[in-house]
Amino acid sequence: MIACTIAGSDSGGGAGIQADVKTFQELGVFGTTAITALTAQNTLGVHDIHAVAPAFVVAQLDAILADFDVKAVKTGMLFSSDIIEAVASRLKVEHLPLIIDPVMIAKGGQSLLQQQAIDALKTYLLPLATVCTPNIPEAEALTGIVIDSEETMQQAASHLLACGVQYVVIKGGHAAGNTARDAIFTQHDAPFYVETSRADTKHTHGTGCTFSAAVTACIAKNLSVRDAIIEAKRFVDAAIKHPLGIGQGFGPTNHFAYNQKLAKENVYVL
Ligand SMILES: Nc1ncnc2c1ncn2[C@@H]1O[C@H](COP(=O)(O)OP(=O)(O)O)[C@@H](O)[C@H]1O
Ligand SMILES: Cc1ncc(COP(=O)(O)OP(=O)(O)O)c(N)n1
Repeated sequence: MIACTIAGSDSGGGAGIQADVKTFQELGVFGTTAITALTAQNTLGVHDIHAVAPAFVVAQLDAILADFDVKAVKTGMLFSSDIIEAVASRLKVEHLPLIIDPVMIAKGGQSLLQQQAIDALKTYLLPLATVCTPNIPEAEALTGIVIDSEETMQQAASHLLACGVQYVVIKGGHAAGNTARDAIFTQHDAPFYVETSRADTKHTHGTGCTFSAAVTACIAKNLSVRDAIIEAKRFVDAAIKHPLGIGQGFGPTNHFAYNQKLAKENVYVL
């Protein structure tokens, strides 16, 4: 099975392309990559960004899609509206399952998506999305809705579904409480939730990338979208609960944990 990630490089190896490829590999999926930007980054923050020319992002995609039988594609850090438009126009002729992690701000606070690119994301890319996985601040930025209740979360999800997204996963990593609960909304079915206990840890660098890459890998392996989301939650939960403890800041998650059978905690589907 082959998947493709279109994302930025994290020199620190915890997020971005590196997290995606590690996750694909651990889930038994061959990873191909179209890099959108280079970041000089470690667990202390993003120190510099060098964007790739949109035509060269497309050249990477052309090379991959001309040769490999790609079963699912994900996007992560896309950085600019020019890259978004170029990626969307290349992907729209492929009709592949597309998982969009609308990466905007790194946990250290640095912007990974130019402000004016949010509209391009909504206009060009979200209509192609099988799954979109915003965290709460990203869902708020995409919709203009402040999420402070179940009702406002439903409103934000409805807004994204109306853009053409088939499954909206609003991740609960940034919410308060003892559980890490992600809410899944679809066009036709009732919402469902995947929930684990919340780890008291600062080693959460790359959680969103890892989760969306795991969804992508599982869809590439032909799991249903629902089962892919549940398995991805299991993968990211193991990676968070058994951190490597490396770096001086917000450390990476442990991509080895899932296959080391460290994933002992339950994922509740509600
Ligand atoms: N402290 C935590 N304990 C357990 N799960 C977490 C924790 N923080 C985040 N998660 C889970 O990690 C996944 C990524 O979520 P989140 O951290 O919100 O994404 P992002 O990196 O995009 O901000 C979600 O499934 C979320 O519930
Ligand atoms: C190159 C690159 N892409 C994405 C991110 C953001 O990763 P994410 O998993 O959303 O969360 P944090 O890493 O910010 O915790 C990134 N930092 N770098």
